[in-house]
Amino acid sequence: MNIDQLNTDYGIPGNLTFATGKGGFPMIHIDNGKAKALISVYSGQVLSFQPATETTDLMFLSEKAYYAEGKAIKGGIPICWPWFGPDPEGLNRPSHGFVRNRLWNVLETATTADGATKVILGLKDTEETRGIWPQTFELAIAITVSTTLTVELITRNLGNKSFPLTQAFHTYFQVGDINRVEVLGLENTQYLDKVDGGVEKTQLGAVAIANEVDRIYLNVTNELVINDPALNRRIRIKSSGSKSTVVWNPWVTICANMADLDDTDYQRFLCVETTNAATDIVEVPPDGEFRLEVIYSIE
Ligand SMILES: O=P(O)(O)OC[C@H]1O[C@@H](O)[C@H](O)[C@@H](O)[C@@H]1O
Repeated sequence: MNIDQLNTDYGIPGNLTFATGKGGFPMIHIDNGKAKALISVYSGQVLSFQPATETTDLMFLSEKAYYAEGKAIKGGIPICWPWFGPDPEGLNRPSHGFVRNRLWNVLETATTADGATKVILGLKDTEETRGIWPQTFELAIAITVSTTLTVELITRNLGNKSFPLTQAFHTYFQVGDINRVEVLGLENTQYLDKVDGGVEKTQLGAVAIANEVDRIYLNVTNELVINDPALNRRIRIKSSGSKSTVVWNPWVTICANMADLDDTDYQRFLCVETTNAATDIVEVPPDGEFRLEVIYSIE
């Protein structure tokens, strides 16, 4: 992708510019007075979002993240699609699908009536993607940067048969001190405990993190709040199109074994993922579309 051409076609003077970032990937820099954001065109991924009123980024982005073709970038909002977690058909295809590690296309940029900046990136099936997943599709991500951050993932089925879909906004939230963080809104909700062989359990009280946590919460209907006393902020998560939520923190050992995380990084992030996962499977009909949306605000 030619950066000058991207700026000519899609740049918004004073608000949005394209520049070559790490790994040679095209990056979108937004600074519109309401917030600053960094979006990678590779992987269709928000890497950074900070409202003008805040002193700390909403996102955690690993210092050791890979910026290389075929690898996922650790941090921000990776997109898991068209499956969440391991290959649902056991064919050894990559975990979390195949769109978080490929270059997307820039489809549109705009300033909205209320001064927000909107970016739409997209992917279509190719011979290569049909070799991995035999569906004809259009995928778009619409990212709206304002005092809040809105991300919408739109799946269109262009084929003549319905297909099942699981997916996630695999968001890495920056937190001040993992030991003091709690997630509110999941009280009395059933979850599958992946750290305990997938056993179904009931959440009692707020979610606190004191060891490895890898859970799929089911039938989630509430807005969620991450209460982070160390950073003196509350992050509100409002979603639509999702009935499940994943809460993940690798804790000491898994973190130390991940080459793209620093050994102590588990203390500085929590993934609270807006998903269609486990039994929350979406069927996308032929000629149909499905929208998964999330809005993040900081209080
Ligand atoms: O390192 P990755 O591939 O981004 O995945 C990280 C984690 O992603 C979470 O969503 C899963 O629930 C975990 O099981 C997984 O380990």
